[in-house]
Formats: sequence, C-alpha cells, structure tokens
Amino acid sequence: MTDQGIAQLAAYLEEVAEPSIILDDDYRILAANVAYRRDFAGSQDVTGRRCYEVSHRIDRPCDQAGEACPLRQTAQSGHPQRALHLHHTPRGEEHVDVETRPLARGPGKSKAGQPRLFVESMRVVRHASSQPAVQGLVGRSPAFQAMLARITRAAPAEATVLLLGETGTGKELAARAVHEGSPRATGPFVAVDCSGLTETLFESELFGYEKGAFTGATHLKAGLVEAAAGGTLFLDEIGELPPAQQAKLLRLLESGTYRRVGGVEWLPADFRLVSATHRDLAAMVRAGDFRRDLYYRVNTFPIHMPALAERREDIPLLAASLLARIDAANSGRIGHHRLSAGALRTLQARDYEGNIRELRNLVERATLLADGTEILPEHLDESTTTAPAAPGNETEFRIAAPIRLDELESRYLQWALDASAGNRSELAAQLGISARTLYRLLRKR
Ligand SMILES: Nc1ncnc2c1ncn2[C@@H]1O[C@H](COP(=O)(O)OP(=O)(O)OP(=O)(O)O)[C@@H](O)[C@H]1O
Repeated sequence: MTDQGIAQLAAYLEEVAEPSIILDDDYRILAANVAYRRDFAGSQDVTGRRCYEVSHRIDRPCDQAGEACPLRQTAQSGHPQRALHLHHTPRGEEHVDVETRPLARGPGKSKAGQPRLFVESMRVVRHASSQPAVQGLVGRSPAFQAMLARITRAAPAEATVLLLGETGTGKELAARAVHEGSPRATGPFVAVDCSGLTETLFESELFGYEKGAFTGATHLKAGLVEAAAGGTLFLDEIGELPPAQQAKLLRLLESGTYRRVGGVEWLPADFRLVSATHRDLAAMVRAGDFRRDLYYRVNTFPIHMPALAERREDIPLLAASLLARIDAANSGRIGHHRLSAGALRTLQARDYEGNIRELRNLVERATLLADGTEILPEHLDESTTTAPAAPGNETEFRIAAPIRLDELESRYLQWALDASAGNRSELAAQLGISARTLYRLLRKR
C-alpha cells in the first residue's frame, strides 16, 4: 500500500468509533485513530512507536514474552485473529479484546506473499477487572485470561454456554458476565439451583402454575422461564437433575415452548441458556446418568472454570477484592481493613478445596477477628479460629461398624453441623461444597 493509501485509510479510521491502529509487520504503528489515542494513549501521538511498547510497556513483541500475538498469527495465517491481552491504559491495566485483520494484498506485500499491513481494533472487556474491584470477576493469571477469552467470545452470541468447574470457582459470576456481555444485558438474569428440585417443584418453579392447578394454588404464578423472558436463564448444578426433570428440560429446549402446571396453552420461551456443573457430565452420559441428547443441547460452548490452584498468582488480587466487598457489605467503608504482608503470605501458602468461596470465608472471618484495621497471619490461623465444638458435643467423628453410605452421610452432617456452632456458610466451605448444596443435603436427611 502506498503512503497515500495509508493516509486515506487513516482518515477513514479516524471516523470509526472503535479504537483502531494500522500496523506494519514489524509491529510499528503507522496511524492511530482518535478513539485509540484517547482510550489507550492518553491522547499522545503514538505514530512510529511499536505496539508492544504502548500496550505492554515492554521492549520486545508479546509473542516473545510468552503471550499470543494476534499480529504475528495474522501475518502467518493471512486471516483475522483475536486475542485477549492485558493492556496499559490511562486508567491502569485492563483486559482488552484485540482483533487483527490483514489488509487486502496489494503491491506492498512481503516476499512470503503475506499481507504487510494490518488493522488492529480493541475492545475493553467490561465484565472483568485486572485490578481490585468491588464487583464482578477479577483476575489476571493466564488461566483466568483463557476463561475470560471464552466468555468474551461466547457472550455476544446466543450460544448455549456450559460452565464446568469445581465448587466456588465463580460459575455464577461467570454466568452473569456472559449475560452482561450479551445483547440481553438489559433483560433479566434468572438463576435456578437445580439441586434438590423434586419433579413437581421443578415444573412449578420453572413453568409456573395456573390458579387451582393443585391444592394451595390460589392464584396464577409465573415461573422462572417466564421471569427470564428477554434475558438469561442460569441453570446451576444441572448435573443434579434426575431423569424425569432432564426430560422436561429437554422438551423445553427442543420446542422452545412450555406450559404452566394446570394450563392448556403452550407459551413461547425467550431466554438464553447458561448452565453450570461441578460434575463430569460426559462421564455421567457414559454411565447413563445424564441424557445424551440433553448433554448435546446444553454443551454447545463449554467453558472451563479454573480452580484456584490453577491461578494461585491471582490470590493477592482476589483477596484484596473480596476484602473490599466484605468491608462494603459490613461497614460501607471500602479500605477499612487491609491485609498485612504476612497475612498475604499465609493466604498464598495454603490450599483451597472450596476455591474462591473458601478464600472469601477465610478473609471474612479474619475481619471479625481483627481488633484493628490490619489483618495479621494469626487472624487466618484455622487452628485458633475454627469454632470450638459446642459443650457436650463429640470433637471426633466416630463410627463403630460399617453402615450404609447414606446413613454415614447423614450422621456425619449432623456431627459437622453440631461442631460448626451453626455457621453454615463456613461449614459448607470446610466441606468443599456450596452453601446451597449443604442446604439441600440437610433438607434431604
Ligand atoms: N473471579 C472472581 N473474582 C471475584 N470474586 C469471585 C471470582 N470468582 C468467584 N468469586 C466469589 O467467590 C464466591 C463463589 O463464587 P460463585 O458462587 O460464583 O461460585 P460457584 O462456582 O457458582 O459455586 P457453586 O458451584 O458452589 O455454586 C462468590 O462470593 C463470588 O463472588
């Protein structure tokens, strides 16, 4: 492309709302539009600088610093490429969705025959933060970025998303991020916990009921499918659905219609489905515990939610964010408590079977134990902070002879509940399950 061609293209890009730059294949910025200069360069002129100097403040290309470089990939493939990067911006570091497109091959193509010029456009990812934040997903580790990249790709489409991850990894927050990044963001987000819903409860909760449908149905009640109209329906713990409920859900997804309990009319459903499970659904399908046809319906776009063990480097950022959220909820004073260096080391050194929820519980308990505003390692020491057993309770769980597994679970839960002095959210974290799962197990006994 001639200099005149580049000038024409730059003039065109100036009018484009999305921050965009023109690059050559040596990472040099040939032009940057006003949106880019404003959002990414503090209104400075960046012409002639290398993209990685501006975005990453490093002196070598991203692909030589362990990151995927969409420019390199586009140069090699000749096709548009996207990547999620952490960019320096006037507002600090932000997650940015970068898309690089090759310009049509012209007289200026390189010897290898690949295009030499590229247009790169950026979109700041609003549903996640790389800095402490009082709401939403936070993280910056490679495992978090890989998850965020999947969310960012899936969100704008209508695709059905399946979040796969251990308890406490942030599946509900991720589901909200999918919703908020979608064209349905202004519509409702309705979460349904599938665990512990009996067949009749499942139907009446999801589809609602007509007046007089059953004893106690004194008025018409809209179901959650109706409440989610125009928005997103989040089915949490979908792997817990028994076969009869699976069949009902499949019918809803296949037909796109539902009928209130006691109703005759088929009503059109209008929601985007996001579901989540901590179970290995594929293995459940092989074992015959989850319907294959339903599995294919819900598994259009799976997203792996990393365990905290896969993103340990995010612990300080997560701890700071959770502390700010706890302070905001308790006293409204964000920044009231702070973590000492020793406390941070303690948090980074331990394991978290309950993932981020367990980290949150630990930090929350420390805020209650700290007399001052600084959280010290001893406030995080479980041997001194775990609630003592109520007087008269057994401190050890003992079984004299083999018993049925369901009986064992029931007795163990009773013992754990007594020993927890009634703090159920803490108990759930210790058991490595969600508070909702704990409630379900307790209800089941
Ligand atoms: N990336 C994150 N940034 C900030 N907070 C997070 C993040 N992920 C999870 N959390 C917090 O951790 C806790 C657990 O998250 P969430 O309830 O979304 O997990 P979950 O995977 O749905 O758990 P379960 O499967 O047990 O229901 C919540 O308090 C949530 O706000």
